[in-house]
This record gives sequence, C-alpha cells and structure tokens, in this order.
Amino acid sequence: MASFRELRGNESWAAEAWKALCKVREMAPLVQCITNFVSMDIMANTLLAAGASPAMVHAVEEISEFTAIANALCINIGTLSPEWIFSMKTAAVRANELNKPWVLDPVGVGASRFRTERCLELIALRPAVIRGNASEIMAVAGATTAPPKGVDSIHNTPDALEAAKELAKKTHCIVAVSGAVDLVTDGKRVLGVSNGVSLMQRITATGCAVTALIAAFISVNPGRPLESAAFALALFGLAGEIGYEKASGPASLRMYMLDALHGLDEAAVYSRIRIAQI
Ligand SMILES: Nc1ncnc2c1ncn2[C@@H]1O[C@H](COP(=O)(O)OP(=O)(O)OP(=O)(O)O)[C@@H](O)[C@H]1O
Ligand SMILES: Cc1ncsc1CCO
Ligand SMILES: [Mg+2]
Repeated sequence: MASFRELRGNESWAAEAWKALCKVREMAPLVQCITNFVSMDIMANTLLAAGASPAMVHAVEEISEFTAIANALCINIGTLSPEWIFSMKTAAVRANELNKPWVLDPVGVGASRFRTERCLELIALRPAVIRGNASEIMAVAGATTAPPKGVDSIHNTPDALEAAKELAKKTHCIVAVSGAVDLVTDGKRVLGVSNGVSLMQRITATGCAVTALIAAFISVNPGRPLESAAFALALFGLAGEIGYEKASGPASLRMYMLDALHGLDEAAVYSRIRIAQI
C-alpha cells in the first residue's frame, strides 16, 4: 500500500480516517455522555465497538469530578427535563474550564419552545461540534419554522447546507448534518461524506450514537474537529454498509453494524471511505 504522503484525494482522506480510528483504539478515550434514555445502549455500544470508553454520567453532584477525568463530553437533549439541563450546562462549563472538547446533539429542536430555548442556551456555551439531522440543523439556525416530525428529519442534507454554514459562522462551532450525504462545515469549508445505508434511519438513535463517536474522534485529534467529525461519520456509515451485507432488517443491522465497526480494517477503510471536499 502506498505511503500516506504519496496518497491524494479520497485515498488520503481514507488514510487519515484509518489513522484516526487507530488512535481511538490505542488511546481508548473516556467519553462522558449525558444523553437520552433511548440512546444510552446503542451509544455506549458504538463507543465500545470503536475502541473508546463510554460512561453515562449525568448527576450534577458528580459532574465536577467526572468531567475532569473524561477526555470528551457528549450532550444530547433527546429526553430533556429541567434537572438534566442543569447537569448539561454544568458539564459544558466544566469541560470548557478544563479545555476538553464537547459536542451537542440537538435532538428534536424546534418541536417545543422549551427544547429550542434550552438548546440555544447550550450552544451559547460553545460546543466544538453540533451534529443533527437536516431538520434539526435548520431549526437551530432559524431556517425553518415548520414544526419538525419529532426527532426524525423531514428535510434532506442539501436543504440544510446554507443554514449549517451560517450557524457555523455565527457560533464558531463545527456543524455536522447527517443524512444520505453527511455534510460537515466550519462555515467556509464543507466536507461531504457519502458512506451509510438508509436503513440506519430505521434504528433508533444511530444519529445520537454517531455524535458520541464524533466526541471520541475529536478528543484524540483536538486540533482537527472538522476532519474528526467527517471521519467518525464516514467510519460509522461504512460499518453500516458492511453490516447491511448480512442484515435482514433494522434489528440485525444494528447487531452487524456494531460487529463491523469493531472489525473495521485498513483494507475496508482504504477502499470504501467516501469523503470529498465540496
Ligand atoms: N438516506 C441515508 N442513506 C445513508 N445513510 C444515512 C441516510 N440517512 C441517515 N444515514 C446515516 O444514519 C446515521 C444517523 O443519521 P440520521 O440523520 O438518521 O440521525 P438522526 O435523525 O439524528 O437519528 P436519531 O435521532 O435517531 O439518533 C448517520 O450515520 C447517517 O449518515
Ligand atoms: C425516539 C427518541 N425520542 C426522544 S430521543 C429519541 C432517540 C432518537 O433521537
Ligand atoms: Mg438525532
């Protein structure tokens, strides 16, 4: 196989994605997750399958000590309640104090005033990455006033591109929009990731899981949040593609996808990662 430096275009993205995955496997970053009840299982299993170490810790009494030992923090507003919001904000502030990266998943934002206002307050605390589906990113950016369909998207990622860029510029966060082609932007550059299978949308909380994976990838490459987000999305999508080869529906896809993420090897990553600068 050609050396990393000789590679160009998609092959060089693949080489970097592989390197990033190896680093996650080597360093096994501890990812603190304050996440919704639905997602806890698949999120923890996704992090473990990728080689990271998950911990679902949300009691406010523990935040000061726990965020201090975590390598990254994932905050997800899926099953929001007032006590959890307090934990989320406390953890985000603690992560900022300690210079640890944190990512935000704005699940179902736009569905209620409570959810939208709390989400905007969290964004004001400056996550490294905001990852949502197209409808969520458009709602956060104020680009749609149409009520969302709960936690599912009613838009495609190209519909959200301008909103994502504006949001990234305004907030100084990386914005990642998941869908058939995932889009990741810092407001200027845009990376498109076309790995994945549509059946992944039929498994609850795959989006939540990939947001936590982004946190793991950023923690091992803190200077490169844009690329780290793209690598996590691409590798998770690739695991979905490989899992799909054996799956007969969403339940078996969930199982085979986790197996595929655990077993991802250099050959598969080099030949199948699809990332492009748009
Ligand atoms: N049409 C599609 N084709 C291929 N992959 C897709 C498609 N839609 C979503 N995905 C992939 O599925 C994963 C979950 O993305 P999705 O946009 O469904 O997240 P979400 O709506 O936030 O999900 P959840 O709220 O259930 O966690 C991502 O890895 C994404 O790339
Ligand atoms: C189904 C569901 N409801 C709140 S959070 C969640 C997980 C997918 O976002
Ligand atoms: Mg979601």
